[in-house]
Amino acid sequence: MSSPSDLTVPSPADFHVHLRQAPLTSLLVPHVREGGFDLAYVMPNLTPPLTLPSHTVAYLQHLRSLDPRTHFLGTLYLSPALTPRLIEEAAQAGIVGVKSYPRGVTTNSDGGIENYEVYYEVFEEMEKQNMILNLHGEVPSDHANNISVLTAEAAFLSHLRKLHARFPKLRMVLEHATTRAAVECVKSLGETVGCTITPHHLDLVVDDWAGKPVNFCKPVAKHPDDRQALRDIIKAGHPRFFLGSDSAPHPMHSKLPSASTHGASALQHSCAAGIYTSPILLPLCATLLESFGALHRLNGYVSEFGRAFYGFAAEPQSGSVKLRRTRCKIRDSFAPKAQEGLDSAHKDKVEIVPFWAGRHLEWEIVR
Ligand SMILES: O=C1C[C@@H](C(=O)O)NC(=O)N1
Repeated sequence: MSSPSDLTVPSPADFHVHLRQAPLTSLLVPHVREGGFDLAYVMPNLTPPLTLPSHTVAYLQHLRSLDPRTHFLGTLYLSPALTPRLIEEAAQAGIVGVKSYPRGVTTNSDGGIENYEVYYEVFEEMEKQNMILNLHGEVPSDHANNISVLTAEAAFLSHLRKLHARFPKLRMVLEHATTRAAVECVKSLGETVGCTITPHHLDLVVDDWAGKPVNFCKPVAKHPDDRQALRDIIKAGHPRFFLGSDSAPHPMHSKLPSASTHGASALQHSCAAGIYTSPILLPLCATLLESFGALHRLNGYVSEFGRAFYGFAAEPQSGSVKLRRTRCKIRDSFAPKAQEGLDSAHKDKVEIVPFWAGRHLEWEIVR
């Protein structure tokens, strides 16, 4: 097959993105469009998390004020504060889904859940309201039972099966799958179970993050055979597997201990989990899919399948994005303009290093 020099991608949609809080949000929001996307399904793990419909509504208003042209969709953070009545209120306010974070497994998940059954009434109401349950699919580490970051996703899958059996009509999404076991599990379940796959998990394996904090994210990238299963399902064009980038920026100082952090405090430093892909997202997806022979599945992966699962057809006015084959280098970092003159210690607090910093993409967006 000859390799194309141009591509047209209809209305790319990112069904899992983190846009954070001040001072980062105003830097991050324009990057959604810069990366080629006009729909962003935004995660609620802020500090404090978005546990009430009024929180999410206010956050969405803020995002829309920063970029009225991007379609932002909102989520609620599953917590004991949530009741069936609040689910009804959320649905009326246009909030699309509820995100479940098991306690302690990732960024701002201290208030996350430990037991799904206590939320069955909430899930019942979500099913009625046609809302989506977004699942961070890991269980907390439990060394007595051989559960670590490497086995946490596989150990979660029994919860997914049980939830789907109990709520077969509730649409749920297993977020950022990383294992062959997860792919097989989702395939075996019904039409109401979808699965997002991030571009970084199509690229990384364990060796790429062990000792390299910039590539550390949750769930961690797994073994080459797991990555192969992710690539194969995207290459097969399975309509329930689609893009959620989990673009999750963290300032450099929380990913990499700076030279100014000495002694015990440097040793105590734990690396923030998250990989930043928003500003390069569409060219990155094209570059990666082409690298494993799946470029013909790009439109399904970044647009059609997720939009169909969520029921957000492309709006007539939202245009397609054109890509042109050109090698271009990814920036080393991003920082708010107002901060560019800061000294390096202060800049560290707002400067974000993107995925593949300094490496090359094979595609660029035609502007
Ligand atoms: O689930 C998540 C959350 C995210 C974040 O930083 O918010 N970072 C991750 O790596 N995974």
